[in-house]
Amino acid sequence: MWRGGSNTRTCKRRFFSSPTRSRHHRPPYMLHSRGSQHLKAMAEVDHLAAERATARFDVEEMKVAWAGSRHAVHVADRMARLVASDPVFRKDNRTMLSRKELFKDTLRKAAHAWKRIVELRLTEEEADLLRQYVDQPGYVDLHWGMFVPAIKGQGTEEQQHKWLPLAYKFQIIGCYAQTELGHGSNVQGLETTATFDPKTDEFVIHSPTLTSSKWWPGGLGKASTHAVVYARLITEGKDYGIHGFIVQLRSLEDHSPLPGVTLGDIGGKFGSGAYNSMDNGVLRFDHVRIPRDQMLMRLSQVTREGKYVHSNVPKQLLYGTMVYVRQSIVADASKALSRAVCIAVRYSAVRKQFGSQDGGPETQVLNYKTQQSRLFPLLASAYAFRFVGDWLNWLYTDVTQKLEAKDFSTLQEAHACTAGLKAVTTSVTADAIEECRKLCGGHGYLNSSGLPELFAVYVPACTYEGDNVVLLLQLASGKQPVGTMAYMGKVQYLMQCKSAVSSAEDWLNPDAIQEAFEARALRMAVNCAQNISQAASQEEAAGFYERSPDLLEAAVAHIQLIIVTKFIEKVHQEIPGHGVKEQLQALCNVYALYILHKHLGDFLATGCITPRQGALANEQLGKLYAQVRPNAVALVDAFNYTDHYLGSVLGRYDGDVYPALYEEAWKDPLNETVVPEGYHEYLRPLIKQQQLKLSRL
Ligand SMILES: CCCCCCCCCCCCC/C=C/C(=O)SCCNC(=O)CCNC(=O)[C@H](O)C(C)(C)COP(=O)(O)OP(=O)(O)OC[C@H]1O[C@@H](n2cnc3c(N)ncnc32)[C@H](O)[C@@H]1OP(=O)(O)O
Ligand SMILES: Cc1cc2nc3c(=O)[nH]c(=O)nc-3n(C[C@H](O)[C@H](O)[C@H](O)COP(=O)(O)OP(=O)(O)OC[C@H]3O[C@@H](n4cnc5c(N)ncnc54)[C@H](O)[C@@H]3O)c2cc1C
Repeated sequence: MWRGGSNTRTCKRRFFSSPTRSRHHRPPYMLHSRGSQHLKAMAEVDHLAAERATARFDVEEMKVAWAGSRHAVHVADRMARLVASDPVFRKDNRTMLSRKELFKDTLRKAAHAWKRIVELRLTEEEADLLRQYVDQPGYVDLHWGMFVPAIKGQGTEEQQHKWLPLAYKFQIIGCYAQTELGHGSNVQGLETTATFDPKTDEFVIHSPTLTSSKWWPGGLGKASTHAVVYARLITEGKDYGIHGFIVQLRSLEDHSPLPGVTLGDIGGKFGSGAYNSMDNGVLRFDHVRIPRDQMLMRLSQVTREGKYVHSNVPKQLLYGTMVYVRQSIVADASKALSRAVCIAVRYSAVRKQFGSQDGGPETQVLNYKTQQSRLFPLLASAYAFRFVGDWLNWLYTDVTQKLEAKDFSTLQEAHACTAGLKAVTTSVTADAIEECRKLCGGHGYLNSSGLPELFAVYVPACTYEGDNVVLLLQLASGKQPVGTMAYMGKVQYLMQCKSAVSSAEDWLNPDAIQEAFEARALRMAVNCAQNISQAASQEEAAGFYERSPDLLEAAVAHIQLIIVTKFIEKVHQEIPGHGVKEQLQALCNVYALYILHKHLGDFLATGCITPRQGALANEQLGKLYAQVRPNAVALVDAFNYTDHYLGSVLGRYDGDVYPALYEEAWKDPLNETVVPEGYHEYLRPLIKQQQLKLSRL
């Protein structure tokens, strides 16, 4: 896998064997080391035991609260351990693999995962979890996550009967080909055409321009045999807009592209390892013919004669797959954020800097108030996103059931909530992973900390499934106050209410928090509406355009209100386990008061609270951090992540960070040889030249 130079000596993880260094130059740690045996012995010590002993709640019960049920803890635990104990799923070397090696490794893992799923007869729930713990983006994510849901959501029963069994058994591999080189956000602007030919009862799929090339679909580049392709439907000379079509791309015999199909990978992406395991692809069609029955016909149909028939359902149901994926992305946000926070909390408890008195131990960096004020809001956000994700999943299931019964009343609410929550949770998580890297100091920048790869793999979530700004603007279309908008019905009260908070403790009252968040969101929305009508006396669209930055902020305020509300509702439920409810209450307050503190300008500008009340909120926040401190390590233990899934030497469960960091360094391909490749070509001549010059002086 890694190349050694022809004129260099190979060194198998040998410590400081450079011929240019004498034993006396070795750092003190090495002088006392007894090599890897010594490292292993040290690894049995739990460096975080003292932290775990200070927890004031039942961690096992918190695991249940986090996972949703005892059954969920049990299944997740089993699947995580199954993956962690299987050498094929090893991932500690992946940032050092070339793109080709990484892609092949992804194919190998996906095939092995499927083999295990079949051998062990895993349920759908177990199989999903197993794939999650394999933790390597690949074509299977799109096959199961978008191709299958698109056929389920937009295919007729007949189409589902034909295609789903093939997909379920991997007899075909599918992807979701919507985005093009020229258009992603503006779905109605896509250019690929599907023109019906009544002579042959076929659609002709064509890419008329360079910008109509499909560009980005995951799994398309190298793995997929089929795609759901979104194209403009043209029949009887009329353009009926975007519709979905199942198109075969590659031979099922030898995987070569079918006639008229040009396709490949779009190239390397941000970061080492990370999303480069995915074959995001480019695809062009040159008059490719498919049978008429490969148009997904649940929402609209084209008859044998070429008549276009639209069923009596909202045309936005075409976007249903995106709504489904957006809600699952919110759940993913809590996973990614909790991973980063788990690493940063554990490491902050291990890491010590300054503060030693009389030669005693230095201070754990977790004890610094600044560290706490940066880290604990992220810990609270991980829990907040977890619970709002559960609620969103419930909302999505509810809407889906209503749609089955032809009740479309909650469709708009589901669209707004999934779009807004996807935007806010992914943006916060992406920033938070980077903050966790900084919270881990220099070591956070090492690949072995797990944070650079987590960041690189996560940031595209701000863009895929809808750019976050574009999605937030979807919230601002001013709908009837239903569901999560219901507070807007209290407009008269909320426009003038004054917060009754008069002490820091008053901010622990959920009603005080709820009222302040509702008033802020409503007043920002009303201000926007007024400004829009003032900005454009003739055209609302012009005012909307002019005021869109304010609309974004109002949309964020509305989404933050939803997150706070759902957290408060969660804490009001019966939650078993010693101290669990109290901890969740504290985290809920941390989340809400942190948002209040961070967006204090909004709360003050809209007159929801006074500067004094803002200061009291901050005072209470400081007290809450002190309350969280002794529980911090146990609160991240409750995520129940294996060391394999975390993939971080800094976030190890046992906290034995330094030997692990030290050992990890020697695995780098650069350390395979003592004298580096290139020494004879570039270093030696340089040094010799200088020596020659000096000797001439
Ligand atoms: C821990 C580590 C994790 C690692 C994880 C690794 C694995 C992860 C795998 C993830 C894989 C990701 C794969 C990514 C896939 C993709 O990105 S697929 C492509 C996604 N593309 C988009 O999201 C495009 C975004 N654009 C849109 O959604 C729409 O074009 C738009 C912005 C919503 C605009 O729609 P449009 O029809 O042009 O017009 P409008 O006029 O704005 O809307 C018309 C009305 O329709 C309503 N509406 C819009 N969308 C929906 C919807 N989805 N559902 C219901 N209703 C909708 C809209 O509100 C308007 O309503 P009215 O105002 O009442 O008319
Ligand atoms: C890793 C990854 C995986 C992907 N996987 C798939 C896949 O499997 N299948 C698929 O079909 N697609 C996929 N995509 C494509 C993805 O869905 C699009 O990139 C995404 O929807 C954003 O669209 P865009 O690229 O056209 O961005 P653009 O719309 O061009 O965005 C560029 C900038 O313009 C701004 N902007 C755009 N419109 C507006 C507006 N109306 N108002 C204000 N600002 C605006 C945006 O905020 C952004 O700042 C993937 C993308 C990535 C990065």
